[in-house]
Amino acid sequence: MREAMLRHGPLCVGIDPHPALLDAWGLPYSVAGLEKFSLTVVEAAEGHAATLKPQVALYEAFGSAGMAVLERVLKESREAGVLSIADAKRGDIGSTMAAYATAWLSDDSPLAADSVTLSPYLGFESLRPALDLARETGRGTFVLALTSNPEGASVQHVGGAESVAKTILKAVQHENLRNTAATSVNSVSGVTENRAERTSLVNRDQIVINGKNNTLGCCGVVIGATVSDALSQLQINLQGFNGPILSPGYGAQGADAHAVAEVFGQVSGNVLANSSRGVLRHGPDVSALRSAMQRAGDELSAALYG
Ligand SMILES: O=c1ccn([C@@H]2O[C@H](COP(=O)(O)O)[C@@H](O)[C@H]2O)c(=O)[nH]1
Repeated sequence: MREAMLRHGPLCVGIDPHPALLDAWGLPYSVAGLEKFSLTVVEAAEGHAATLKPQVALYEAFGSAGMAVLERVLKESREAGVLSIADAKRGDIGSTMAAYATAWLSDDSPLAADSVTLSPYLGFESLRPALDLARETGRGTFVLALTSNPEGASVQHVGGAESVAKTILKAVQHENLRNTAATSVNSVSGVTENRAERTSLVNRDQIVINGKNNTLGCCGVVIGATVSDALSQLQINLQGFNGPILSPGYGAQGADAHAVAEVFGQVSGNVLANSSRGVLRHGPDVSALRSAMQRAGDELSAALYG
């Protein structure tokens, strides 16, 4: 991941095939239109973006045929060498969670992605099957902490200085510390399994934050670029946070690159900023899409890395 970010910048391109976008691209709102739209974005992203984030809901809207398109998108992203984040926001009781984990994070699943977004509102530990499987298969997870939508505050800010969001962030930090300890133990006993072989989205990346080398764990979080001063209001200090941060809200939701840098000043090296509609509106021309990705990546790099 770090390598991909160094090469292409901190931009994550969202694949959100909204009806209005398909229409603007001159495509029918059909399975064929969905496929053409999605594969055009994958083609444009090859060599130009660190990650792609297909929005699962927009494929589900087409039923099984839409999910088949998503399978192809994930496969072609892999073949193009672009890491994928399935934005599925899954979360359920542990026994059901195991099935979600198998679907998105197991090696032989047709829907296997490099990582998946998770919703922790059935309790962080209910996510255990996905957290464990991601670690075992060299994949990653992104747990919702402070989402980019204004309604999120009504749940995530509850508790003030000991907010729900802070509890999630602490749990993720703890999870990554625990994984680091487990990896060391496994390495000592020689049980490194296949996970050490994979180039993961988030595993074992050396990253420089404020001049110090830190290892990013495989458990990340979602914090919107639109949260403004919520981190300070909730007395959340991200200094030393040990996971990747997926940050939607840049672009169409109103946050510019400076706003992203302002929110994440302390941990700018951990940030992967997502833009979906902000980039996609430049299609269907592949070179126009690439230029939009380049511009967004450049302005984010300048703001985040200085
Ligand atoms: O807090 C969150 C979590 C996820 N999202 C998703 O990201 C994209 C944003 O799309 P834009 O067009 O760049 O606004 C979309 O798929 C959301 O479901 C988010 O926005 N906020």
